[in-house]
Amino acid sequence: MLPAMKTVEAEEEYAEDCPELVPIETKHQEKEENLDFIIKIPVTIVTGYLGAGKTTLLNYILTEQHNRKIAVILNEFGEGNAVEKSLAVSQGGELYEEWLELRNGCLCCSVKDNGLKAIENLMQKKGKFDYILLETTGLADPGAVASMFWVDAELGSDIYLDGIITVVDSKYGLKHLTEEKPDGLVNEATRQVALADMILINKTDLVSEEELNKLRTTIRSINGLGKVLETQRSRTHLSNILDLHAYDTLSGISLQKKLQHVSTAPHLDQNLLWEKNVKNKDGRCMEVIRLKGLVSIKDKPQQMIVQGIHELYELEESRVNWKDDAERACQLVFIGKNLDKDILQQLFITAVAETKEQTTAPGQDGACPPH
Ligand SMILES: Nc1nc2c(ncn2[C@@H]2O[C@H](COP(=O)(O)OP(=O)(O)OP(=O)(O)O)[C@@H](O)[C@H]2O)c(=O)[nH]1
Ligand SMILES: [Zn+2]
Repeated sequence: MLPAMKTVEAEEEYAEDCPELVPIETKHQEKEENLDFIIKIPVTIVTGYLGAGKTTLLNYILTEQHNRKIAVILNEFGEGNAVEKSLAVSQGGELYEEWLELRNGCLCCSVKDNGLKAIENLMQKKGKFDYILLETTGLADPGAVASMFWVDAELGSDIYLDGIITVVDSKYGLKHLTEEKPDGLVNEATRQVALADMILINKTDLVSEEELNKLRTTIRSINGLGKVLETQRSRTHLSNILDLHAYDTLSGISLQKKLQHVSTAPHLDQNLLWEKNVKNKDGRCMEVIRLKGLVSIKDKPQQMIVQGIHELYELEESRVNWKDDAERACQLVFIGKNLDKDILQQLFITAVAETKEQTTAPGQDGACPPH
């Protein structure tokens, strides 16, 4: 049973510090230290449309045993960071609460500097690590994020772009890729596929062979270069996604060349979906494309994560329990168009109240009906 939703003001819950690193003991520490100055750190950009499976891929990479120290930079929408936090990775039972989040928009636009700062932060504060994984939001333009590595020359000296991995949602990928944008703008999903060095067609469990075939053909028509793999839960061998060296001189393919052939397009407006049957105060259809949230279920100690993509929803137990003394507050993040927070909040509370009525209606729980 969900208690009424309380708006939880976002607090700066996360320290300005960088994310915890995966603690791996290295045997020849001093030897490795000397080599550090010449070893450049690879950065892999993980992109893909809203809900495609990026975070699932990051969780998987961080939990697989690979003897690497990996720093993850998450860039998620949302008022607070509770939702992503509860997706934090645990390795050997240890929870990584320190996911560094970049706020207010996607990395490739308003918080571009923070993106650089986040990486520089990592380089200084936490010493050397083997790899940086950068998740963009589902609406980001990976080209703008990737070209960021040329913007800051000194940063470029320590790290190099290893590759762009694009996760595509098998169920909705075709819809996203074929969506018409006003005056011929390239839509985000197409740009993300066009710039990919590796494309993971994820969630193959949700589609038929025929649908998958159509998606494969469309992807190939957009990007003839990138490698394409098909996955469930974004699982694939790490060697397919790390150390791609996609932009090393030896590979000869420069990102700039790639960027040229995908015409630049300010990305943006957020198309949404949902059943389109709720209007906002101006009478326009509210549409949701992505929903992520934390909800409290009566008698369940764990925080429950609710995820919505189009009309698909998933409710899963997080690894984080509500603190005994803390008040349980549900927190939902909607990404969409024409959204009206008050109406959504009212709908949520009504839904909770209705369910409460149903379950406590007379006779429902064995209680005798009123005389
Ligand atoms: N059925 C199915 N669900 C999956 C698969 N991979 C991921 N999911 C679910 O899809 C939802 C979204 O996955 P995420 O990894 O959060 O997607 P994301 O790309 O990080 O989403 P945003 O960061 O919000 O854009 C979650 O509920 C996942 O559990 C899959 O292969 N099959
Ligand atoms: Zn994510």
